[in-house]
Amino acid sequence: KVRYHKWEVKYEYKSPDCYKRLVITINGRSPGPTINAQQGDTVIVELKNSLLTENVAIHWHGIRQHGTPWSDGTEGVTQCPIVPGDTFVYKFVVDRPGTYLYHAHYGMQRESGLYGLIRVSLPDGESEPFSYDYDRSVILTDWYHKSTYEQATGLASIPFVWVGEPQSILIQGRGKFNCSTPGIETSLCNATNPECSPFSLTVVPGKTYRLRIGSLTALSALSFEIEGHNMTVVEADGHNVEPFVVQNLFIYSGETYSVLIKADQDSSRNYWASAHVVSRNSTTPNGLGIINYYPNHRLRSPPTIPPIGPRWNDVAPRIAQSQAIKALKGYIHTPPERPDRVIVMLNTQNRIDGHVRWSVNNVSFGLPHTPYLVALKQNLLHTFEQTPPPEGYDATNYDIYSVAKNVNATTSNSIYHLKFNSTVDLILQNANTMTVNNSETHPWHLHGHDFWVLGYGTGKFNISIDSEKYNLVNPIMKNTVPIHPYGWTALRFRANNPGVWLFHCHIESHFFMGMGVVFEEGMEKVNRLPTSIMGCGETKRFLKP
Ligand SMILES: O=C1O[C@H]([C@@H](O)CO)C(O)=C1O
Repeated sequence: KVRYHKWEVKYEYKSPDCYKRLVITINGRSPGPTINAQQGDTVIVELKNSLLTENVAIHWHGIRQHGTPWSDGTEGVTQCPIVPGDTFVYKFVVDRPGTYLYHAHYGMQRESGLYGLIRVSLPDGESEPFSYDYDRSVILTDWYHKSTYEQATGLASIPFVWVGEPQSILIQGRGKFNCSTPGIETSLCNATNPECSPFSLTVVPGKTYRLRIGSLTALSALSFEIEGHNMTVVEADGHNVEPFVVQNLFIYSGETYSVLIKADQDSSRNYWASAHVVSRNSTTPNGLGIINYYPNHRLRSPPTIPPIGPRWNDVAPRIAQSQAIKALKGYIHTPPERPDRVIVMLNTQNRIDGHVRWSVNNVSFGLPHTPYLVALKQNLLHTFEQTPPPEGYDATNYDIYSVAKNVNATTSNSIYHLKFNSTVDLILQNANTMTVNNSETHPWHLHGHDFWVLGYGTGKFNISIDSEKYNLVNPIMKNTVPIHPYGWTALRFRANNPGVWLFHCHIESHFFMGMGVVFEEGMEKVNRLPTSIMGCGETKRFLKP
C-alpha cells in the first residue's frame, strides 16, 4: 500500500508552553501528523516549503532507506536543501514494524517544532509478542524561547555564546512556562492559553496501554515517569526487548521506546506524567502531563505533588538501564562474530581557531555545500577533503579525566569509506570537556542502519579486555545510543546499505558544533540519483538549463 501525505511547512505564532513565539508547523500542527503505515508500505510525503526565508529538509529517523539513500533527508549529505516555495517528494519503504520519528535535518531547525512520529504496524495476521488494549504515543522535547538563528549565531561566535538550558520540557508539544518569571513580557505569555493546557492521556481502568515514547530533545536527557505506575519496556528503536520493569524510563534524544502500562490504580483520581532533566544540572522545570482515569475530567489536577525524578548526576541507574536493554528471545539477530574494522572515536570538546567545537579524534565536522551523495556518484571529489579521518586516538597518552589542550584539533569534512558488506565496530569513547571534572552524555544516531549494542563501560576502553566482554548473545539493535560520562559504548554494524550516512550526536547544538562523522559504502551500487536532490553547490551542472 502507498501512504500518501501532502505537507505544508511554515512558521506560525504559537504558545506551546504559554509563551508566544514562532513555531514551525506541518499543516498547522506541531508535533506534525503521525505517519501510520504497515510493514512493507511505501510512504510518500510531498513537502512544500512555505517558510518564506528558510530552507528545509526532513529526516526519517530509524528508517533505513534501502535503495533510496536520496530520501534520507539529510541536508549536505543526501540532498540539497529544499528552498522556500519549492516542493520536494520523499518516497521510501517502511520495511520493519516499530516506532520511528521524523524531524528537520537542516541547521538547528528541528528544535523549532518540525518533528513527528512514524508508527509501523505488522503485516495482517501477524501479532506482537506482547499484548495491550490500546496503542498511544507521546514525543518528548525541550523548548527554547530564542530562535534557532540566535542560538546558532551564538554557538558560531567568538566569544562563544552557549544556548543554555531550555525554558520548558514539552510532552506531545505542550508545556507550561511560568508567566510570572521576572522580565517576561506579559503580552507574550498567557498561562490560560488553551494551546498550553497539559497533555492528557485518558485511560480506562483495568486496561493495558502500549505507550510509544520518543525523545527529540535539542539538549536534554530525560527521565520519564508516571506517578504510581510501573512501565514494562517492550520495544526500543523498532526492536523487541526482553521485557523489564522500570519506575522511570531514561530516554535520550533520538531514541524511541514502547512501554506497557496497566491502569490498575485508584480510578477516582488522575496521575502525573513527568519528564525530568538528568545528566545536566538543569534549571528547566519538569514537563508535566496528566494520566486521566476515565471518567474523571481530563484536565483535573492530580491531588499529589508531581514526582521530582532521580538526581541529575546519578549516573549508575542510567548505565544500569542501558545495560538492561536486550533483544527479545525469538527476535534475536546475532551479530557477526568479529569485526573487519574497528574505529575508535574519542569525543572531545575543543577550541579551534578561537571557536568552541566538538570533535571526534580531534577532527570537528562541517557539512560541505555539495551533498556527498551527489559528489561521490558524479566523482566531484574536489568538493570535500580527501584525507581520511583518523581510525582512533593516542589512547596510551590521553587522559580522559582531565581537560586536554588538543592543540592539533582541526575542522574537516572528510569521510570514512567502508568496504561494502564489511562488519564495522565503532567504539565511542567519552572524555572530559573543557570544564574541569565534567563529562557529558551524548546520544549518537546512525543513519541508514541499525547497530548492535555490544557493551557499555566506564573509563578508557581497552580492546583486549573489554571486547572479551561483549554481548554477542542477545544484543539489542538500535539506531541511537548514549555514551555516558567518562564512559564508552561499543557498537557493531554491517556496512550493507549503499549510500552515504551520517553518524552524529543527536544534541542539536553539538552536531552544529561539529560532533559527527560520515560513512560511505557501496556507492557503485547506488542507482541514478533523482535531480530533485540537486541544485546547490556543484550539483547545479547536472540540471538542465
Ligand atoms: O557544548 C557545550 O558548551 C557548554 C559548555 O561546555 C561551555 O559553555 C555545554 O554545557 C555544552 O554542552
